[in-house]
Amino acid sequence: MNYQVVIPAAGQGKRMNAGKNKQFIELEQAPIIIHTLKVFEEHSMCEGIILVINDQEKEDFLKLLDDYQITKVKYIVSGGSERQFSVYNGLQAVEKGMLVLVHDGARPFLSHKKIENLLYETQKTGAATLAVPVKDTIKRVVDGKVVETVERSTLWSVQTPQAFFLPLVLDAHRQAKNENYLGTDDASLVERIGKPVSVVLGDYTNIKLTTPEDLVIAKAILEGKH
Ligand SMILES: Nc1ccn([C@@H]2O[C@H](COP(=O)(O)OP(=O)(O)OP(=O)(O)O)[C@@H](O)[C@H]2O)c(=O)n1
Ligand SMILES: C[C@](O)(CO)[C@H](O)COP(=O)(O)O
Repeated sequence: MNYQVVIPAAGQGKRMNAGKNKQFIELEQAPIIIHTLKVFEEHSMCEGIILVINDQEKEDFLKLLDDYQITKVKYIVSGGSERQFSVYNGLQAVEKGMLVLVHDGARPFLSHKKIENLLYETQKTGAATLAVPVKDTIKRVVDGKVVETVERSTLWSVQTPQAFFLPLVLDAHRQAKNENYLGTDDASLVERIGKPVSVVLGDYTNIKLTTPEDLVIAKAILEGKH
């Protein structure tokens, strides 16, 4: 089943502390966003990419698309002040009738196999996300004191891509917007309108590059691929 993908890349990368949007940090001679875009450029089932960016970085992104011969970007859309608003803007550009994936620009190590597993599950339920079981013990902490050790067997760490039937995710985003609800992922917006979201096993290497130490891990992941 073919799909289009919305890639939010309009953040500021504050936690990365690189003095610029982390999408432009180079890993093995290519910026992070190029590694991410190439996953979809090289996936035959991907019919088009909607790239969501900060307007003031448009020239930089256009140059990268040209330099690295990324041809599948159909639309470049302006981002919003929060990830959710950036995704909402991107969803408006997806072609009607398409299955849509939402994937962080800052998650460059996604495999084609995992995309295909996700697509397969989404056809059954209308919404699915990649995720991995948490490995650590998780505690709820308030004012420096443990208030609860959370039962781990049902806890999963959620990744992107998340995949949806387009009308479902549009509806979920519209309702969240109308009710001023802000979630940290798109699946949670679908959950809150009472629709099921399936979970598909992701890879522990499908990390989001968030803080500086993630770059060390990223280099190790890339070395492991050679
Ligand atoms: N207003 C925003 C915020 C985030 N993102 C994108 O959403 C993805 C996941 O967000 P995150 O890792 O939090 O990135 P940043 O917002 O850039 O990081 P920070 O919160 O540290 O500033 C990234 O690809 C980021 O560019 C976006 O498109 N628009
Ligand atoms: C969507 C996400 O990647 C799922 O893990 C994540 O929640 C986005 O990151 P943020 O730091 O919450 O913006």
